Amino acid sequence: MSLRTKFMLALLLTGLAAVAMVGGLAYVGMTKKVDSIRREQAAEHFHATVTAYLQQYGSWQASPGRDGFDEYMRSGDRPPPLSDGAQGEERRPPPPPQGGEGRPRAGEPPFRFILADQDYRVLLGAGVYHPGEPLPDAARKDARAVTVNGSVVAYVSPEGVITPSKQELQYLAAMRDALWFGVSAAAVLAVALGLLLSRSLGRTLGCLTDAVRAMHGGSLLQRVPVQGKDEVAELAAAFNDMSEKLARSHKELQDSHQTILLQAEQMRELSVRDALTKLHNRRHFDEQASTLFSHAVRHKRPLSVVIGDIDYFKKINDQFSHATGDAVLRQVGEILRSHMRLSDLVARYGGEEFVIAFPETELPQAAALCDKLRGMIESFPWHQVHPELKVTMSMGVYADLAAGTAEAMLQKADALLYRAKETGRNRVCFAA
Ligand SMILES: Nc1nc2c(ncn2[C@@H]2O[C@H](COP(=O)(O)OP(=O)(O)OP(=O)(O)O)[C@@H](O)[C@H]2O)c(=O)[nH]1
Repeated sequence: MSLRTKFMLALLLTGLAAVAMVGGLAYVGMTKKVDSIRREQAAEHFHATVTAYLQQYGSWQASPGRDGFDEYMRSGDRPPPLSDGAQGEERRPPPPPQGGEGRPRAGEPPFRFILADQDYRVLLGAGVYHPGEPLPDAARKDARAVTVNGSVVAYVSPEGVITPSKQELQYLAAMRDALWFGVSAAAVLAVALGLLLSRSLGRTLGCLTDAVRAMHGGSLLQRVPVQGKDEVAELAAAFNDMSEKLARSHKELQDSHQTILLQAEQMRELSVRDALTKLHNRRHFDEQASTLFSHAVRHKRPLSVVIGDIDYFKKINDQFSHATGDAVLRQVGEILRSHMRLSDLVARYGGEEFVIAFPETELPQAAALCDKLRGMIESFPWHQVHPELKVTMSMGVYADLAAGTAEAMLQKADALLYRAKETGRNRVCFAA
């Protein structure tokens, strides 16, 4: 059940309960009060009726009896209430028990109280006592004497039965209708208020729920409308603040994570690069050459490895300066790098030594490529670096996987390089 429905139900139930309680209490209280007034008036009227009745007949024994009295009570034209002190005054004679237009009326007498004769013997028991039995002492206490010509001829007790009149019943029905109208009006008012209040409350809470779901989905920066100054508005403002802080710190975290990744990548790159020539270094070459060798053996594919060494490099250093030697190393590295395929592997192996691995390359192609590289190094306009500078390179190329390892192939290439140096330098020696 949604919060809005709960809220409306709570208002509805509270409204109904309040109206039912107030209306019910008022109804019960009023009914009791009306009942007590009616009872008082009825008792007074009964006393007056009995007095008038007995005045007419002198005594209860002289009267036509109970039926006569009941008929007398039922008649609409009753004497005005009489007090004990009114005895002896001239009274309007009560109407006869029967006769007269429209009388007697049908049905029960309007009230029936306990009536006893002057000796407290019950005449009318009102459903409590039997006629003829003595009235108990407790009942005698409240009994009121009926006097005729100065003598007590009967006693009337306020205990009895009252039959509500048609008019009284109409009053009670009108009260019940008013109570039901109040309950219905309260229900309509509660629903209307519930709708009104829950709409504004539900809107903010709905926005908050959507925003939290969105945050859960990854969108940390959320804003919900802040309306009014109540606790819900405070909650919405606090949520906006929290979402903003969370999004900001998440961004900072992401940025620093990115920086760390970048730095790690730079460090990794630095660790596999030669600082002077920017070619890969020996460690990286050894790792990668080993992988290339395994791949070539597994797939029975050709692989050629090369070692190149700048001729008389010590002399270059000595004759032209160490800086010139560095410039030569950088330029040779650039010539080698710019003529490699992406799949080839070239590195500065140390000092003035460079190594190359050509995957998917047979010896003749590798030897031809090396000779081309050697020619390029030789023909580079070194005089632009220094007028008298000349640079050449000797190379050894080896392509037999039977050597067993990449390292062993490199040793074979190194032997061929030695041969190239021995046989005059600026040349490429190779062997299958
Ligand atoms: N400028 C410079 N010189 C270096 C660097 N690394 C090594 N060298 C020098 O390179 C020289 C290599 O000399 P050798 O091993 O005698 O070889 P070579 O003089 O080239 O003689 P051959 O190889 O027989 O032709 C040494 O003098 C090293 O100091 C470097 O990074 N920069």
